[in-house]
Amino acid sequence: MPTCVIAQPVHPSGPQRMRAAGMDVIEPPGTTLDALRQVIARADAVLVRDSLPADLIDIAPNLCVIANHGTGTDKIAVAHASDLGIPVVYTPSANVQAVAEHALMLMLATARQAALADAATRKGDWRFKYEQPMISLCGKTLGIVGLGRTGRILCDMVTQALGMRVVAWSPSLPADAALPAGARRAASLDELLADADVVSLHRPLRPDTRHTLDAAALRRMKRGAIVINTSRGGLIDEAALADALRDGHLFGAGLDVFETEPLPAGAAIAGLPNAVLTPHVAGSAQEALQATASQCADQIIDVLSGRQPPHMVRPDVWTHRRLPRHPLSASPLPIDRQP
Ligand SMILES: O=C(O)C(=O)COP(=O)(O)O
Repeated sequence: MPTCVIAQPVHPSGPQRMRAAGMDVIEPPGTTLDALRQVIARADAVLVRDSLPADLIDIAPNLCVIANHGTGTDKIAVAHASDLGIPVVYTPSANVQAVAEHALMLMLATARQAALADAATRKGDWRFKYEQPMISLCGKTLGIVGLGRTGRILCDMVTQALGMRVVAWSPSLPADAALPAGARRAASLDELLADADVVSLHRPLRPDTRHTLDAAALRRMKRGAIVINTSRGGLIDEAALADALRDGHLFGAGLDVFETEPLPAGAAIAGLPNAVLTPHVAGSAQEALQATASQCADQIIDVLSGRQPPHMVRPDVWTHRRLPRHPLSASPLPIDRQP
């Protein structure tokens, strides 16, 4: 019977689907790499929400598929896995609606100082009502950096519901690609930063995208602007962001992701009242968690049954993949995946 190790908790739909397909599922007693290290040797498949470095892949001789829970695969040693013939599958659309909703929530929460308002209300401190500035978003310009699935959903939300203008920039967008209604294209990141009242990041973390917002880029933003990040912490120079929030260049920031997660004790950003922080939960709406876990499980089952899964980070690996020690007999596609 093939075994899947689930490195961090996922929606029960994932383990259920794998058990129903005839697999054994192991959930380690903890979410750390050390907990994973103790059991990964037994894995034919692994499902991860956090990192999977090369040395852990090396101690799993039967591993023949890695499922990344979500869109961003930056914490998985994809090149190493690919060299070994281990396909990495991911879920590029399962959580995009939830992430866009979270970005919108952070925009509103930052503009309306929701965390401070909540704390003041609980203390009966009505000075907040008279002393705290707030911002309305209607008529303001949202700069969307990266116009993939999530960026496009967010664009529709803010133009239709809030009456915002949108300026988008994405170096990977073909020059003739259609933009969502209400969006216009910036010729450069600098042009977007100069125009936007709110900047929201929606791009993967790679060496060439690291510190997309570095100290100079943050200073190019309008005074009093807002930064939103639901993608990856490494896209922003967090120390420079903390400086720009502290000295008032920026009005606020809404952040779901950080350069180091969990956020280290004493992190500068955690001491700033104009930052609204959430612990990497943008994709954690129940609906999104269910879709993400199910799509991971289905693709693991695909690989173990000899069927090419729909979302491989490197589809070229399929031709020289490591074959499963315990293949599953190919079952019909689940009803919700039939063409
Ligand atoms: O989709 C992504 O890139 C994510 O970061 C999802 O994170 P999660 O697996 O929901 O903790």
